[in-house]
Amino acid sequence: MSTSNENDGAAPQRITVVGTGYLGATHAICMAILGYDVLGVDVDPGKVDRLARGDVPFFEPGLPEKLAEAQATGRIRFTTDFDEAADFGEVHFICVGTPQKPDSYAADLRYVQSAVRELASRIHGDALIVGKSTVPVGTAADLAELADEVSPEDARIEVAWNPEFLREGFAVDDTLHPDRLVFGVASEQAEATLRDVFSPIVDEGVPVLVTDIPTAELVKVAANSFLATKISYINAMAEVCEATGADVDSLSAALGLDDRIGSRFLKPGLGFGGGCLPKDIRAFRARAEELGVGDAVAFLAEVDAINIRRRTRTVDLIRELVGGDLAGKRVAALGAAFKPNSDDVRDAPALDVARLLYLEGAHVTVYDPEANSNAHRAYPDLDYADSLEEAVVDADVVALLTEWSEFREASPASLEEAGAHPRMVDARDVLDQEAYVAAGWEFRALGRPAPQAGRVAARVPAH
Ligand SMILES: NC(=O)C1=CN([C@@H]2O[C@H](COP(=O)(O)OP(=O)(O)OC[C@H]3O[C@@H](n4cnc5c(N)ncnc54)[C@H](O)[C@@H]3O)[C@@H](O)[C@H]2O)C=CC1
Ligand SMILES: O=C(O)[C@H]1O[C@H](OP(=O)(O)OP(=O)(O)OC[C@H]2O[C@@H](n3ccc(=O)[nH]c3=O)[C@H](O)[C@@H]2O)[C@H](O)[C@@H](O)[C@@H]1O
Repeated sequence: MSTSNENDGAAPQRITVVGTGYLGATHAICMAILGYDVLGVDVDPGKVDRLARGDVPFFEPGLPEKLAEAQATGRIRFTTDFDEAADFGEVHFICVGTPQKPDSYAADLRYVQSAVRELASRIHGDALIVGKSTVPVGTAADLAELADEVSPEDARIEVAWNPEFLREGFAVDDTLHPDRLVFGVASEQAEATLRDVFSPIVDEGVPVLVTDIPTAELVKVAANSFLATKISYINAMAEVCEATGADVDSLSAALGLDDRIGSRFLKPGLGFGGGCLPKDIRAFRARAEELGVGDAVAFLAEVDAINIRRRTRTVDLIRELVGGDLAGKRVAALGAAFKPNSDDVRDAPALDVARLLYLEGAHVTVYDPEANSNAHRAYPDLDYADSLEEAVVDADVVALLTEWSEFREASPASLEEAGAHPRMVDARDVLDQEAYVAAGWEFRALGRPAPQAGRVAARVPAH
């Protein structure tokens, strides 16, 4: 492995990005912003039409403005046509989904396989296919073989891997100013091409790690597994706190002030969800088992289990607050997205809690500032409100499940005024417990002791 920021040669000018979802649309738009001519390719004509009209089909702060900026330069187009895509790009980025298979923990690789097959079977001359999707180690080698099998005789295709670390909600900034770039390559030429393509970012001083391809594939799943482990670690501590009357927020603050531990990703609460961390730790386990090293990452099963237990614990707290039986009780579920500043409900803990409440007979009204329509598509049986005020009308209990600032900023008085009974479960540990208790609310939070008269309230420094 080498690490340096050297760059030589002229950058390729034309780039295709295959798959224009959260990752691909962001990557395509940012590549155009960096000055490349970009063609975004997707099999979903609805998505392609919307992007072509300048309409980002999901919620991502700042991305619509960047799309408008890119379109104004005439440097970005979108298509469903693979003939055009194969002909257009000198470098082809693969950004299609790698979801969990419906019947196992493994990653479903049919979309990356199809993308490479469609592209490679139409390529003539030299081309570099660069995977950005998150894949099990060994996938790139299989895809290189597939490209070789299906491509015309005059094609010279190389495969490289450039894993992506962006976070939803910060996608543009993370793409243009990443912590690091990882280039998994099998040749100096592929390395030089990637250095050229990313030179505007590399020139800003962003570290580049050049590795072999399996290492690059693994870096990504190892990073997401570490982040998931950190969250489940603090949530495991929350379980212990609940059994002892200790306060996990104070515990987390004290741990996080140790530089060796660090405070980021140590926020206790309802746990992780989304289109990546949950499926990535499961796919990693599945791949490690295939490789005969399942024991090495067996702890990820516990990371997953701790995470899921936060959801049932939240339901327990809500049930307890309404007197032990959820049947017929009205619950205002604040939040559906897997985290604030996203409309993504894939494996969303908030929505899962709403579903579990519904299954126990509760009347659940969900409100999320951005994710209502995605949530409705996923769970049409739940009720959806158009505003926070509408969601809490007559609610027997209010549950804060995604920590949108709108919910953090609402006062206990305003919720009561809107018609809520004064019972709150704060599943994200973000509300001012003392203010709610002072206003006469019954209040429960994950990992924090129930308020008692005379108890010294924990004072946690901001982190
Ligand atoms: N969402 C995120 O923040 C990040 C995602 N990733 C990884 O990126 C990959 C994509 O994730 P998302 O963008 O979230 O998924 P997504 O589901 O939003 O987007 C995937 C897109 O690929 C398209 N697609 C499927 N098959 C295709 C084909 N054969 N040809 C062309 N397009 C095709 C789909 O229509 C869809 O628009 C996954 O491997 C994920 O783990 C990595 C880093 C960040
Ligand atoms: O592979 C991916 O797709 C991406 O997955 C995560 O990004 P993302 O899923 O957008 O969201 P995060 O900010 O990482 O949050 C993930 C989940 O963990 C939860 N979380 C996060 C931090 C924390 O301290 N506690 C906690 O419960 C969030 O509520 C959320 O549900 C990683 O942070 C990205 O680096 C990675 O590129």
